[in-house]
Amino acid sequence: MQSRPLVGVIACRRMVEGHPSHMVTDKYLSALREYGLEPVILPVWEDLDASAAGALLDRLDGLVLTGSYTNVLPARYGAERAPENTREDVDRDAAAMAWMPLALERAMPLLGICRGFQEFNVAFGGTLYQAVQNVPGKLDHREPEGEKEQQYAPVHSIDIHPGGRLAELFAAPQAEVNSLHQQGVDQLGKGLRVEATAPDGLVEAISVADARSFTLAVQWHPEWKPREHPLYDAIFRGFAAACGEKMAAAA
Ligand SMILES: N[C@@H](CCC(=O)NCCCC(=O)O)C(=O)O
Repeated sequence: MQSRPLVGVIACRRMVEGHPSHMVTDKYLSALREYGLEPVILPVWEDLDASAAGALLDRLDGLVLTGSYTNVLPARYGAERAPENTREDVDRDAAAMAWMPLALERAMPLLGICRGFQEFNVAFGGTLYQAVQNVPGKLDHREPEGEKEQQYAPVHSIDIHPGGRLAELFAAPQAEVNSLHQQGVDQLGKGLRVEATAPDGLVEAISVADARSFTLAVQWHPEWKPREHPLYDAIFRGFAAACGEKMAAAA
């Protein structure tokens, strides 16, 4: 039986039925399975052991940093908390910031989505807007009221920057994406490449400029029905191919 690439998916700490839990919503996991990958939920603790984390990543063929309704702690990028910033997950922060350099050292394919995109930027020394809607000249990037189908529907275009990873995956210069975020990239982290921008200039996709493997982080949600959106489909195809190559190289 042909094994499938093992892809770690970072969890979020949430209370479930009154118990502290480690949680990933199904759409991330189902999207990975849809593209021939085997998702493994990775629990997160603030007091993680870096050497154990390295040993864990050695057994994986890729890593996904998912979205979350919580935010990266502003202190991690030297900011005061804005009044609009009401939710945090320090365990998730600690794991994401520890795992990213370890994954890059191992040339592991890395995919960041929404909060995961923001974690990329902070991990590389960048900063975040905490309430993009209050930034002069910026759009309101928060999800509309309504059912999930409406909230995850495409709402604005992105300009895909030529010559990067995203342009390599998807030939068209523009696409429509969904938008479910209040935070966004302010100062770009050092060593990151801008892969796409929104009509208001907000950075919407980044990659690690000198990465030895597939690295891509996007502010939108490509895990939402990827087969129905050619850009989302291209992202998962590219990530899955990279994870397959990683698995083959380790064989
Ligand atoms: N909290 C951050 C990031 C937004 C985000 O990741 N939303 C995800 C919604 C739930 C999901 O689809 O996983 C911000 O507000 O910018």
